[in-house]
Amino acid sequence: MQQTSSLPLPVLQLSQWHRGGLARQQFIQELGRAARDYGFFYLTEHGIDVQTQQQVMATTQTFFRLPMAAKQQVSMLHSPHFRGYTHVGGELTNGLADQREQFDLMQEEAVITGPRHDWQQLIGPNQWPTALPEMRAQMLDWQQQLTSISTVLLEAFACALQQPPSVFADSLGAQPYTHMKLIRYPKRQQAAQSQGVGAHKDPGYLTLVMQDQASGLEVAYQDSWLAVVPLPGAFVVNIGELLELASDGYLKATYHRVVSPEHAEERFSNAFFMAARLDAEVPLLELPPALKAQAQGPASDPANPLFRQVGKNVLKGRARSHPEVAQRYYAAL
Ligand SMILES: O=C(O)CCC(=O)C(=O)O
Ligand SMILES: [Fe+2]
Repeated sequence: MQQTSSLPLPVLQLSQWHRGGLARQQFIQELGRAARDYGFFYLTEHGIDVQTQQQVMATTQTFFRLPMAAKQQVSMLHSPHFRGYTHVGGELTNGLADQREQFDLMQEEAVITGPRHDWQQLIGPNQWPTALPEMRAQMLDWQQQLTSISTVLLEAFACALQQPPSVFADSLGAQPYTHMKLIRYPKRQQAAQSQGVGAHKDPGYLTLVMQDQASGLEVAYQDSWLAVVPLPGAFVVNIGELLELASDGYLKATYHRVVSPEHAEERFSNAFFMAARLDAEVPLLELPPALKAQAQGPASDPANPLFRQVGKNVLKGRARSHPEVAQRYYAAL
């Protein structure tokens, strides 16, 4: 694929949805178009203030600047629930090591004991670094805020697909599974090591990314990679596999990647993946004829099967990205 960077992605203002009436109708239309044309867009006027965003970014940076021993104290290798720290090169995409370090967290929950499905082992507590006592409350609050925005966005997606606004509500339930990832991409050392994260689709319904000022995120568009130029204050939103499944391929989970920073010293980002209840089945929406005619079924890639059962789909993604963790706790699979 060729690199191109000239095409700006659409910018949508969530305030339009909240305003209701004609503004809401316009938002739904723009969302429908952005989702179909790119599967990626910027979201502004989303209700989270710049100060909160900056604080979360600052904590992200502080975390990665901790001594390696403090980060290894919360290594994901200690967690059957795929939570915690992964060092540079410790994660694979398309079988290749990603040049990024990261910290993963989900809902704070109690472990399920007794007989259980494999994917129920995803449920459990997070790990928190003792060196940063304020991190837990801050990140869990951020998680709540992004869950709310994502829930609203899913209502808007439902409208764009000409469904009742609450069509996803049952699959979300009171506490949908969400996954947050704090990420640091170190500067590229050599051309051969430019895979910050390799080309992939995200496994949830949708993803919200807050990026800093260093570029690197790219989205597959026609036959090119389109640079997602940083837009201060905005979230980058993209469609995941569950929306592709629900819409029978009318919406596509968009391939994207991050190339390691070439000029900046490093790049930080914060990704939030909105899934559904782990025990839910993704609904198959009854699209109106005009949309249905353009739905060609979800992609069938033998290397990446999509599962309607949410827990199964999430576990597949986690195991592929973190084989060492999977080997340790899910060897039977
Ligand atoms: O760092 C980013 O901007 C995006 C990361 C990403 O695509 C992912 O972790 O799934
Ligand atoms: Fe992604």
